[in-house]
Amino acid sequence: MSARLIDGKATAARVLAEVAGDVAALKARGIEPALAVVLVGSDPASQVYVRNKVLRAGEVGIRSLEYRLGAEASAAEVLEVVEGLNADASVHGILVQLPLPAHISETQVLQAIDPAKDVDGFHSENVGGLSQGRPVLTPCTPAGCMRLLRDTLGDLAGKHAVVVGRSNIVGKPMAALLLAADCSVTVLHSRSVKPQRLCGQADIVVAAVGRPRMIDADWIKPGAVVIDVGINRIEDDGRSRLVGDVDSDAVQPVASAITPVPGGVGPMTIAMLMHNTVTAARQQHSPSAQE
Ligand SMILES: Nc1nc2c(c(=O)[nH]1)N[C@@H](CN(C=O)c1ccc(C(=O)N[C@@H](CCC(=O)O)C(=O)O)cc1)CN2
Repeated sequence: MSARLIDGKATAARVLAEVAGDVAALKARGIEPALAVVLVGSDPASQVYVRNKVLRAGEVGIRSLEYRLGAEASAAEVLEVVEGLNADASVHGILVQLPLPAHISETQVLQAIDPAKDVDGFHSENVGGLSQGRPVLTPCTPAGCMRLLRDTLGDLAGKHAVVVGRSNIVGKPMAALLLAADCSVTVLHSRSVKPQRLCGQADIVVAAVGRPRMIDADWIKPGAVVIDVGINRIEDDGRSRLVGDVDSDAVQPVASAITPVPGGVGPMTIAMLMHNTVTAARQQHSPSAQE
């Protein structure tokens, strides 16, 4: 067996085409969806992600606003920007790029975002709603993984899914989404006992630990579908390249399908951000949202 490569770029392009249609429909009603992106500091990867978010927004017709603050900006300055955006009715989505500099509390900043504009789905109101199965704004990377899984497997009900990693951005919301799709879900983490054996029982493996090529063929049940969320830059033969949390070469002969890195989950993150921005704009202009 050799695993099918799940093409995240192609799926992201389909999502973006759907979003462009939704944006056009909103504009026909006089609503121009708008996304504000806040970047604090000069982390090179974050700068690339923010640039790509602004580019994708333009491509689908979403108006974007960029706020760049220096690495020495205070929490109060970041909060002032967020509060201004909360109060601006022409802005539908607010995103603060993570990580923030160490002297700023991510929780404090994320909690300051109006939950209705929280297109990252990180506010506790949206986190709680997700765990209760309410239709809330959902973190982009896990939402993208779900789209790839549904396109690959169809109905996920009854599948045993193992999520490796328990971060707030990926692992925990991923587990909640899989549960909402009627999977049996196991979450593995650094204190798990015999993680390999547990992972080896999974029909679906979502790897989100941030450790290059940690998961090899021994962890994977033959025929499993593997979603690799890791984006790790390593030096290989004197050259810098990106690898996932899964040893893809080793796992491909065992799995039935796997996401590549790059070109798998990564492009879906930005596509789902555009999707969330349109959802937020639609909800903010629906009659019930104004009651
Ligand atoms: N506020 C947020 N901050 C961060 C998030 C997030 O969802 N919201 N996620 C990550 C970074 N991220 C988006 O912000 C992101 C990561 C990776 C990609 C991507 O397209 N990756 C490409 C490879 C890109 C490269 O060459 O470096 C791929 O995997 O194909 C998009 C977005 C942390 N911060």
